[in-house]
Amino acid sequence: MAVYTQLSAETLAELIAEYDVGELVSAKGIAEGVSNSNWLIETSGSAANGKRFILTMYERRIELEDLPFFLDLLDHLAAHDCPVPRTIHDRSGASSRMLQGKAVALIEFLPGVSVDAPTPAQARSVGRVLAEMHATAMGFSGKRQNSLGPDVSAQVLADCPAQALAAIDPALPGVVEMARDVAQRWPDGLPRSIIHSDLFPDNVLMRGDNVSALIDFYFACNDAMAYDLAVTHAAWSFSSDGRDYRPDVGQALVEGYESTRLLEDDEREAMPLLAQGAALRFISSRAQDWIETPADALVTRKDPMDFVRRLEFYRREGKAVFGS
Ligand SMILES: Nc1ncnc2c1ncn2[C@@H]1O[C@H](COP(=O)(O)OP(=O)(O)O)[C@@H](O)[C@H]1O
Ligand SMILES: N[C@@H](CCOP(=O)(O)O)C(=O)O
Repeated sequence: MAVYTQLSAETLAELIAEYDVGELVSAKGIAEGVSNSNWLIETSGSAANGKRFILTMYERRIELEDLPFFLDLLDHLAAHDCPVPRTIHDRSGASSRMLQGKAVALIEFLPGVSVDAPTPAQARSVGRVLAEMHATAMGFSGKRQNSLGPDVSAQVLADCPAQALAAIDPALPGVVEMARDVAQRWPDGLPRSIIHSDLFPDNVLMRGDNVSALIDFYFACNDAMAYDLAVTHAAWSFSSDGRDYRPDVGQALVEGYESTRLLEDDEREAMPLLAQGAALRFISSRAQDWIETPADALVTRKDPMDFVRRLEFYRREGKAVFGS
């Protein structure tokens, strides 16, 4: 459950009155997600903006100065027919506001469901839409560095006390050295665009086999497109605990991507290492969250070991999986 901040009905009604969306009818806290507080907002509606919205209060891992990048990116992609929610601007034209010392934004609600066990057909659609998003994002002028690249992941893990890592799982301290090794061998010069970098099944809404929305762009940054494909591969192609690789899903995802943009030789060659880096990115943030999240927080902690199993898989099988 991720609602870190309680907002009264009066506060929400005052906030919603700042937008041209009609009056607040209902607000329900959304259980999914771990980073931000989210509410499903229903209003009496307006011709321009409709009746259903998502209100997000930015809580963790987001720098305020990055918000215009994330929100303008959504507007750029939506304006170019990518399936992403557009932002609703307040009456002064701003896409974010401050409330009780934290930034909030209202965005369009898009229909669809997140799948738990994707089919190959769904993975194919996601791959295709990811490549289309990369192409469209090339026209966006905003810039943001990846704040969770391989060096940072390696450092985050190295900064976790070894005992705290071992308390999560005795195998976890051994990953610190692997993270350093991957960071040292990280490839330069792969083709770049703006990447989503967290495209897990819970950040994609689907209707049947089709993608209805990509959401949660709050880790988006300028980086290698093949790394984004590697993150998506790690997130979609395994059972959630990472024990079982699902080759039909992994293959369909890459084929879907390549139906829009063929990987270059150096990208294909780099995929096994990029996938290890992707696994390490989530091992490190999950381990840090596991250690730092207060026991009474209304949030379900995610197990870093789910991605240690993926890391081991990519070290062992990466070349065979990606044909590199
Ligand atoms: N634009 C949207 N349309 C419909 N549902 C959304 C939208 N944005 C978020 N949600 C819902 O809210 C949940 C949490 O949103 P998300 O942005 O992923 O939060 P977090 O950053 O905390 O992970 C999603 O899993 C989805 O159910
Ligand atoms: N996808 C990440 C968690 C990122 O958190 P989110 O709530 O912003 O999606 C993981 O699975 O570790």
